[in-house]
Amino acid sequence: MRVAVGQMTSTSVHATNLHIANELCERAKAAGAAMLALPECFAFIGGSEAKETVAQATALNDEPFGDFQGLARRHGLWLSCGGFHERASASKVYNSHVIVDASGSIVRAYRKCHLFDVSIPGGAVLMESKTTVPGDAVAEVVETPVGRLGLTTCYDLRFPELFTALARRGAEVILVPSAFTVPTGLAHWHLLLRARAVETQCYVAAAAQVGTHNAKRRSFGHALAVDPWGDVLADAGGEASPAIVCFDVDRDKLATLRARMPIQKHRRQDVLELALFDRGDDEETAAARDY
Ligand SMILES: O=C(O)CNC(=O)[C@H](CS)NC(=O)CCC(=O)C(=O)O
Repeated sequence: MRVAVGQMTSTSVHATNLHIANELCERAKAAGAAMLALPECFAFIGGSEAKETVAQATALNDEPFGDFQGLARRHGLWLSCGGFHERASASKVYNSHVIVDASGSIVRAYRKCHLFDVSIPGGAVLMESKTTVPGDAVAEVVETPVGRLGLTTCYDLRFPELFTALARRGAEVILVPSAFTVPTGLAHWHLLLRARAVETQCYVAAAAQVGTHNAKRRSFGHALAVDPWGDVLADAGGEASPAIVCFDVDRDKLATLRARMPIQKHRRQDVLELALFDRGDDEETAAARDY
């Protein structure tokens, strides 16, 4: 039940990205992993032009994604293809996290719900919604040889409710394929991934983009595996070369921890359900909430 978590520096050249992904598959296989997680934008990171991202986007049943299904089949490896630009319309894409089984078949696709429209403190302004339509559903968990997977993508990491929903649906391993910025990575990456693991009592694994993609874009790296106690099991570091780190899912350990500290059972759903989303209808409260 070994998972390999990948790190790479994608560019706008599909063939190169595919070549690197193939190399990561080889390493994952050699390490005895049953699944390899690829980061957000594994297949493409364009220049600064939003048009470029939209122009190269395709349906999942088209050739570019098929190339990655071919990798899974050839290597006999499950793949988490985190953050593929799936064509949504003539002018927009979905940011889709797709699980492919070891025979190359798509078993689940999750469209990123939370879009990164942010003026980064000490960094650039990124407007994901210029190119991307948000998904509107939490994906059902996926049964795999490494356990039941919950799917998220990158900026979703800042929304613990999504992780809680996945835990309540039975997730044991939550994947967070990412292309984190350097300033937000330095400030929050390890903290958020460890927090999500502790809260959900799940393994949390985050494949990552790393290094310089083009003149305007750099990623933080540090592909990470965290266990349900919050311990960092593996960290791929910030060096800009393709890498994998591996961890083993121990379902017994998971079950013991959950039995001893049954957080899901203790959650006061009756109290929280209303307080989370149904309050603040008066103007002042709504303004404070919707800043
Ligand atoms: O646009 C694409 O091609 C793929 N999408 C991304 O790279 C996205 C949106 S720009 N990046 C993030 O969500 C970073 C989040 C982050 O860094 C944080 O939460 O701090």
